[in-house]
Amino acid sequence: MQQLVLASNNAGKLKEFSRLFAPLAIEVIPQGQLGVSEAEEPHATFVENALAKARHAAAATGLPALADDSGICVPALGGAPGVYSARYAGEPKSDAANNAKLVADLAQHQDKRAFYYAVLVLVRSADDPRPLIAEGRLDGEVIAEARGAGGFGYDPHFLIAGLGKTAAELTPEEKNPISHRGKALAALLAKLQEDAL
Ligand SMILES: O=c1nc[nH]c2c1ncn2[C@H]1C[C@H](O)[C@@H](COP(=O)(O)OP(=O)(O)OP(=O)(O)O)O1
Ligand SMILES: [Mg+2]
Repeated sequence: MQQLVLASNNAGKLKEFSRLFAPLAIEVIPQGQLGVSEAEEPHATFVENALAKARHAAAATGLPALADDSGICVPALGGAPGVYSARYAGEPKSDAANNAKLVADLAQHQDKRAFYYAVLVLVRSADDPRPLIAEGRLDGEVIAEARGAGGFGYDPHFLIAGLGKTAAELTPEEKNPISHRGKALAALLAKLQEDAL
């Protein structure tokens, strides 16, 4: 595999993936660069939404496609925002509004624990009968005060367990190896290598 379309329109994810793929002999092309429209994400599970996004991009381009469906899950909120993380505060999508709603929703809760979760799906073609699927998780807690200028999404309010820093206080070199996305990609690449044997 030499070329891969990245089935995402999220600038933060695209930045992280371009760095993660930099050492590899795979050219990753954001779907926006190929004129692919945004896919619907109607499903109740991360894996179904990731598969829908990957298939959509593969069908539109004829290239293998990689999709990431991810979010922040808060046990005290019954797992919310979960698959609805991107539109938690409604449309149009806004990181600032999502963070404000999450902090407000947690104000009355003692238990601020949260985790990031990502599912990656790679399809070699739109009708690939054996999509490659991998997941990753990063534990932490939600804090009311934003800290840090890096990252994207919920990062300024996501204090990483055992680190005393938010995800927005990490450099990309620090975040990628420990993140839900970085761990999922490492697992996916291991599967891809096995699959090629
Ligand atoms: O490392 C992360 N650091 C901070 N926030 C994060 C992270 N990873 C996911 N998130 C948040 C962003 C968004 O609110 C939701 C993903 O939603 P999700 O539908 O997978 O992505 P999206 O709609 O932004 O772009 P796309 O579907 O085109 O890939 O979780
Ligand atoms: Mg999305």
